[in-house]
Amino acid sequence: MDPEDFFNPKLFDGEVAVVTGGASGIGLRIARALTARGAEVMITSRSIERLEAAELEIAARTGRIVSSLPCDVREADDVDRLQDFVMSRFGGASIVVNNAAANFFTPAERMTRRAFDTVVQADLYGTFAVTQAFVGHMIEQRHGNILNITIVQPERGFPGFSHSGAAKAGILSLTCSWAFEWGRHGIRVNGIAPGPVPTRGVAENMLATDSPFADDARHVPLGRLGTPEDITSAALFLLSPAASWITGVNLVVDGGLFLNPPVTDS
Ligand SMILES: CCCCCCC/C=C/C(=O)SCCNC(=O)CCNC(=O)[C@H](O)C(C)(C)COP(=O)(O)OP(=O)(O)OC[C@H]1O[C@@H](n2cnc3c(N)ncnc32)[C@H](O)[C@@H]1OP(=O)(O)O
Ligand SMILES: NC(=O)C1=CN([C@@H]2O[C@H](COP(=O)(O)OP(=O)(O)OC[C@H]3O[C@@H](n4cnc5c(N)ncnc54)[C@H](OP(=O)(O)O)[C@@H]3O)[C@@H](O)[C@H]2O)C=CC1
Repeated sequence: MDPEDFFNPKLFDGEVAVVTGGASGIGLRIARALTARGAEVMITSRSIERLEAAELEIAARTGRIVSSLPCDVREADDVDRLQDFVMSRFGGASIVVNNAAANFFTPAERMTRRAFDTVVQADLYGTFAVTQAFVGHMIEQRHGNILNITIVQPERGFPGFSHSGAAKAGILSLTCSWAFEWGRHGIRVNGIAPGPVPTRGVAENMLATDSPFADDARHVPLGRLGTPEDITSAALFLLSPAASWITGVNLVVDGGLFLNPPVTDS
């Protein structure tokens, strides 16, 4: 049985969800699962081609239509356009999934300022800007759910990927600050920290180089790499009323890998 089948098909009826980076990998699977369970879903990413392909896939799998808009979350004007589009089409969003991210292997001494900026802008600034675009409406409605896709224990660093580690640690801090600030407005803010999930993004941007990470299940106590479905089940739980007294957590979904993380040598 698909783990997602445990979730009621009407679980997200009446909700409007924005999923950044929703055209591929983990974001696409979360967008599809929310659509299948009743939410109106808006997916964004930079590539129109990938967005169109994702729209077709979600329609074929769920029989429902998603909306999409190209949006580079590093660009304030793009985020403003996304906000205008969602406000005029749906009146606001009740769920934001901050999933868009950039990553590539670069030893810190060789990392250019622009490379650092590229990743931090996509991950940390993008999470801040997209959330801020929709949280005002959530506060008015006294209802909202924000889910940030992070990594495991970013505060311990991410050797070879220090830009990504710093950005994800910043996102974890935002998760905690926002959970505290907005809890009284009926808004929950949580994170999910995936273990290794071999998506296109990982293959193209992380394994394609001489990265210290290997696409290797041997270190994982549960004996396999993760799938987008594994992360999606956790997302559906955290976004659902079953998690109504959970806020400010960074839920690790990694098959037990980080109980004893493999040593990386950058
Ligand atoms: C199975 C093992 C898993 C282990 C755990 C995994 C944990 C985390 C995983 C993830 O986050 S996966 C998500 C990965 N997905 C993506 O990265 C998708 C989007 N990424 C991209 O499209 C590119 O990576 C990009 C580089 C961010 C594209 O952005 P943009 O087009 O704006 O960048 P550029 O103009 O090409 O480059 C900007 C800047 O960065 C330098 N740079 C780019 N790539 C590299 C590289 N591979 N190595 C070193 N430096 C790189 C580039 O040179 C530019 O800097 P300057 O040269 O101008 O100074
Ligand atoms: N897969 C893994 O092993 C792990 C993943 N994660 C996290 O999970 C999330 C999803 O990763 P995954 O599915 O593997 O990666 P993918 O690369 O497959 O997906 C990332 C998505 O983000 C979009 N994106 C990238 N940059 C931007 C930008 N500047 N503006 C808007 N959209 C952007 C990409 O689309 P486009 O190129 O069209 O813009 C793409 O759809 C990320 O936050 C990642 O850091 C964390 C730990 C492990």
